[in-house]
Amino acid sequence: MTDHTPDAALLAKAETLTEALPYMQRYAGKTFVVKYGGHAMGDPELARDFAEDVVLLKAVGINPVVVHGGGPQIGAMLKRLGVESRFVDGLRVTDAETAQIAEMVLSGSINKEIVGWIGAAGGRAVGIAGKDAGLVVAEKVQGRQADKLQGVERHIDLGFVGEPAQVDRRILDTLSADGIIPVVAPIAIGADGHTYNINADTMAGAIAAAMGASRFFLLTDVAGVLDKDGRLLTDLAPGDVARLRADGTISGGMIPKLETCVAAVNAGVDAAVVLDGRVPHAMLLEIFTRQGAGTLIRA
Ligand SMILES: Nc1ncnc2c1ncn2[C@@H]1O[C@H](COP(=O)(O)OP(=O)(O)O)[C@@H](O)[C@H]1O
Ligand SMILES: CC(=O)N[C@@H](CCC(=O)OP(=O)(O)O)C(=O)O
Repeated sequence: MTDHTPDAALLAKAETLTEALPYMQRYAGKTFVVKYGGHAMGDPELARDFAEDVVLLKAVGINPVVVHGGGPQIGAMLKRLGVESRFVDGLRVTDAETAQIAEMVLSGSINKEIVGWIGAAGGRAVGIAGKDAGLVVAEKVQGRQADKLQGVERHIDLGFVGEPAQVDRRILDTLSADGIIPVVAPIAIGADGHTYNINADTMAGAIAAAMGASRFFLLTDVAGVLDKDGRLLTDLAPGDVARLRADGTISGGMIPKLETCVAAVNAGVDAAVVLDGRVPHAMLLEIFTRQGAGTLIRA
């Protein structure tokens, strides 16, 4: 007689798939914008997992749009070329030479690397920048920094640091409708014709807002937003973020990251999630299983 007792490990696999079913049904046809940070990009294994996740999303009818960073890689190239670089509130002060190097690294090197990983995972990706097809028009960022001695805010010229002033989503819609996964570098032209370096989180948030995305994922190199004792904050409302900034809980790159989450959520994105890009398949686990991961920002 045949033994029909199911093998426990096989059963667990089947359960994982059936657990994913309602999520697949809920999200089919929706747009997910994924910000892939430079810090989450270091490990080739993790990069392959990330590409597989993105391809799987597309295969189950979700439209992923990848927006990538590359801060550490730009930093390494600037160092090799002997160009000094500094950050003000998480934004790289960008002179003309730095803008050129940032574009070379982001659009030339990292963008094509990600396109390659997605291709290797069986997906079809096209790499573009904010410059392409008028996707993003940049506007110069007016930098400000608190002067602790005088207790006032000083104006700081950040150079060619931009923020998205306009987003024309049509190129993303065209690519997505054709089964292609767009991969976007955060470089755009301003109305003044200059090339602007845009913080990748800010770029991704503006694109998530313009796409009316269901989910905006930000993959980085921490478990999520941590409190002062290093504990994970699992849920945040937009109003919490100003407080975390004011009391110094968040600093550096986490400031533009959370500000862009708040802007995206206020603009109609259902939820933003800061996720740990060091965890293999972090995105799949967050989307298709009951256990959430990282920090969810929702109105
Ligand atoms: N409260 C906080 N919780 C977590 N990370 C924080 C916090 N405050 C500052 N950070 C910093 O923010 C970094 C993530 O931002 P960033 O370096 O810009 O990452 P990415 O390159 O992935 O966009 C973390 O590595 C951490 O050093
Ligand atoms: C203006 C500004 O700061 N631009 C960023 C663009 C890349 C980026 O944001 O990369 P991560 O997401 O890996 O940090 C920079 O020059 O580093």
